[in-house]
Amino acid sequence: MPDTPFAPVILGNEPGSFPHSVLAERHPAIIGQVRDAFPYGPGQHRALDELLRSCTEGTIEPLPADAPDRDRWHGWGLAGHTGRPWFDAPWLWSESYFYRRLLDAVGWFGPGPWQGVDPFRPFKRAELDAPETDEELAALDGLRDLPEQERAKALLHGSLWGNRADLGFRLSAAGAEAREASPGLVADDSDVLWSLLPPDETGTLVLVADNAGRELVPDLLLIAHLLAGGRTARAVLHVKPYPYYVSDATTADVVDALRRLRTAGGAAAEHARVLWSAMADGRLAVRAHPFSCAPLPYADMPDDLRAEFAAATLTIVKGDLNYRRLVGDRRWPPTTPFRRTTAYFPGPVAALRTLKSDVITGLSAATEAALVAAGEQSWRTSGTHALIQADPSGQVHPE
Ligand SMILES: O=P(O)(O)OC[C@@]1(O)O[C@H](CO)[C@@H](O)[C@@H]1O
Repeated sequence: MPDTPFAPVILGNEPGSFPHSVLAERHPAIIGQVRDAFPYGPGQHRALDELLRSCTEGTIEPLPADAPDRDRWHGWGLAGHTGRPWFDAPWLWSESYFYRRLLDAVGWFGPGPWQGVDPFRPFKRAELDAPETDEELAALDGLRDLPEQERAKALLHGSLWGNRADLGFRLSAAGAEAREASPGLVADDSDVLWSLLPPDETGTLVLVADNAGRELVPDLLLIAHLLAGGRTARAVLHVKPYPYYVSDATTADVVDALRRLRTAGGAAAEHARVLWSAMADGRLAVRAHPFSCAPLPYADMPDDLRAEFAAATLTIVKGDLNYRRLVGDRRWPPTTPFRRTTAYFPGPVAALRTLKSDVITGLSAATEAALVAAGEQSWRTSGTHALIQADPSGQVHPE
């Protein structure tokens, strides 16, 4: 990353730290949940046992010789990490590789009858079918009579706070959903964000999605509103090419969410109609780029993705993991300007994120001091705080 003073990359090897707990506790818990959710055969159970052993007390092992994405993972640094304990690699790298190996263990990549069976689907479906989703969709009817600006703000905040609905997060943060959200945002550049989406019926919005279910639904509602109101002419929704971080959205999850909206009736169904016809005529497209599951920051994105972001009027990046990848998974001093960490990004970019890991940039000194005084360090990881940050320039910023 150009001209940034060095903030150390986050590793998972500090006992007591949040990243360490994810590797040592969350990943084994996820293996247990997936194992319980499916009637897997002996081969899959053996592979899950082996993954559990490897990720807790073993070392990073190579991909099978016939893995379809072996070369890609080599390009992403696999050879350099092979043989090292999972805890000593960059945390982002170890986590991403864990999900890749979990899919191997359950037969996702095939060949065989389990090819393409999403091990997280039951959890994602349960959330989409939950009564809370009905309530959230019914509440949409109440927005109809609001002035456009207020409706837009409500939908933006719906998409933002939808990011609390993260299934991996809930496995290790008991009661996270029930805890009160902080009323204020730790950073709020929403004026800049709206200025990048004028209602002139031009431009392309890219939304880099995070979780399926109760995050993806409000993301889709926001997109529908922006398309219908002419704040963008086109939208591109980036999802994951394979199941990842438990609840991350894939194309199948987009289909489930759209069908859920369509059958909900009321304003939700009206939004579904907008989205459905925008998909049909190409104003809304879904992309599943391989780099969306890469264990690397966006600063290392390939040229085709760079060109896509460069051509967008605005890219909105959702969620905690995407934030880590956007600014770099580093121990930034919290007052490091957001725009300094995104200077490499090829177009205007905004982040909508609830805080669920240690990385943070762009706080004022007063905000940081107040957070530390009020909540020790838990504000960073508890999901009770959120931010809207924007960098409108898409250019390298002079210091
Ligand atoms: O990206 P999301 O869904 O908002 O959050 C992902 C997350 O739950 O997973 C990572 C730890 O495994 C952290 O980045 C964060 O806690």
